[in-house]
Amino acid sequence: MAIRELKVCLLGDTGVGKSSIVCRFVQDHFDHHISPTIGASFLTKTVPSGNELHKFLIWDTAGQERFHSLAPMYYRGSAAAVIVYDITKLDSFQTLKRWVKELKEHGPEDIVVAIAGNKNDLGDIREVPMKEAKEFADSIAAIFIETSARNAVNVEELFQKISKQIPPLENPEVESNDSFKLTRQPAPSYRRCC
Ligand SMILES: Nc1nc2c(ncn2[C@@H]2O[C@H](COP(=O)(O)OP(=O)(O)OP(=O)(O)O)[C@@H](O)[C@H]2O)c(=O)[nH]1
Repeated sequence: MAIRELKVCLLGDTGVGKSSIVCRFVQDHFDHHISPTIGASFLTKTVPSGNELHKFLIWDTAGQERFHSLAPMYYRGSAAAVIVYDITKLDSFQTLKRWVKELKEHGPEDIVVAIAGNKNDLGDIREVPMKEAKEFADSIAAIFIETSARNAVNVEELFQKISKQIPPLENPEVESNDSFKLTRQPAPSYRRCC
């Protein structure tokens, strides 16, 4: 079975749960006291997708404003971007819209964009209506899903949806050369979680 390496970056405001989503996906673990990402962290996970194996090379970026200038390093060359907001924080949805704009202007042309409304276990204090977020995602032809890293809701599904959106390989040998390039990423400035 052909293995494809797919670079995926997570973007979004600080504290929305990017690292927690990655930890849940890669290690099926949730840490209530997870510390903020400094720079970015890198993890991988391989999942079956049709006749292929998709090896996700996941770059979890820091949401803190002072790290925003580093983001292009992580979304450049990405097959997909997961932009995360916190359903209980309206501000995080505005930040998401800014990331969408930035990706549109400076991101790879064919990047798959997935919008994840995280912390859906906190629906009783929701500030972002699901309908509004879904309509926004539809308007930019993005994947939309609400997740809970805490309760392991829809995290696998998020990455499955991304997998499905990646067109199957026509020439696996060409891809394996590309994959080599994709693995040669700059070292993260800090690695944490999982
Ligand atoms: N209730 C709930 N809390 C969550 C969920 N996901 C993350 N959290 C909590 O939200 C806080 C921030 O989570 P992180 O995963 O560090 O968020 P982040 O987006 O990576 O933050 P930065 O690294 O600063 O960009 C932590 O206290 C997590 O435990 C969730 O699905 N539900």
